[in-house]
Amino acid sequence: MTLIVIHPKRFIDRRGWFVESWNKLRFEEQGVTTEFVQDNHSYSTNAGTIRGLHFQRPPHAQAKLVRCLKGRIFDVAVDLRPGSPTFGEWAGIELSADLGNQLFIPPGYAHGFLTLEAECEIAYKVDAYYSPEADAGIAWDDPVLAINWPLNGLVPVLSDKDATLPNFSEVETNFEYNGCPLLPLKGL
Ligand SMILES: Cc1cn([C@H]2C[C@H](O)[C@@H](COP(=O)(O)OP(=O)(O)O[C@H]3O[C@@H](C)C(=O)[C@@H](O)[C@H]3O)O2)c(=O)[nH]c1=O
Repeated sequence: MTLIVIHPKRFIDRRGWFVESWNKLRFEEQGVTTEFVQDNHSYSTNAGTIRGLHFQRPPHAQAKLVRCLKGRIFDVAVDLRPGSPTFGEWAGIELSADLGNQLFIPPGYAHGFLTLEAECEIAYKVDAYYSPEADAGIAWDDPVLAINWPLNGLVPVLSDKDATLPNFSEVETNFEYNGCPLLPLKGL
């Protein structure tokens, strides 16, 4: 499995639009063969909010299917699978309520996002339950990862937890590499 961008079909009429935001069969056709068990929803007050970079360690590793319900975010995934030719590389994409696009992130990646507008709402499905013991993270501004966050003068707003996350070089990961490198983003 690799990163997949999905654009579910919108049915537009005079009232507005309708979309199947999740359909197991249709998403399977595009490579998302995941059994999701939990839906998450977060709201960020300010533009410039950064949540991440987060992951859960095996056996609680999570695949995520992320979309933006309100506003715009810059969504980032970092390959944390030792042995992958793209280990330590990142990919970023703008997800927005207007576009209705979704990003599928397989297990073995750290995930984070930057809100590009105030009052952003994000929804994401995960395929493993939240496990505080397995919860881990990497500093959003790690110099080795060198993620090009499009801050454009925004001042980052972080949780206390995210402000003290370790650097990439200090984090041990034991994810399996399944032969699918990170790039290119499939479905862009
Ligand atoms: C993620 C999560 C948090 N919580 C609780 C723990 C804490 O008290 C409160 C806020 O948690 P956090 O600060 O970790 O929330 P947040 O920083 O929004 O964490 C999320 O960030 C994005 C980038 C991800 O990829 C997610 O998987 C998740 O890690 O919610 C749950 O009860 N269940 C969950 O699944």
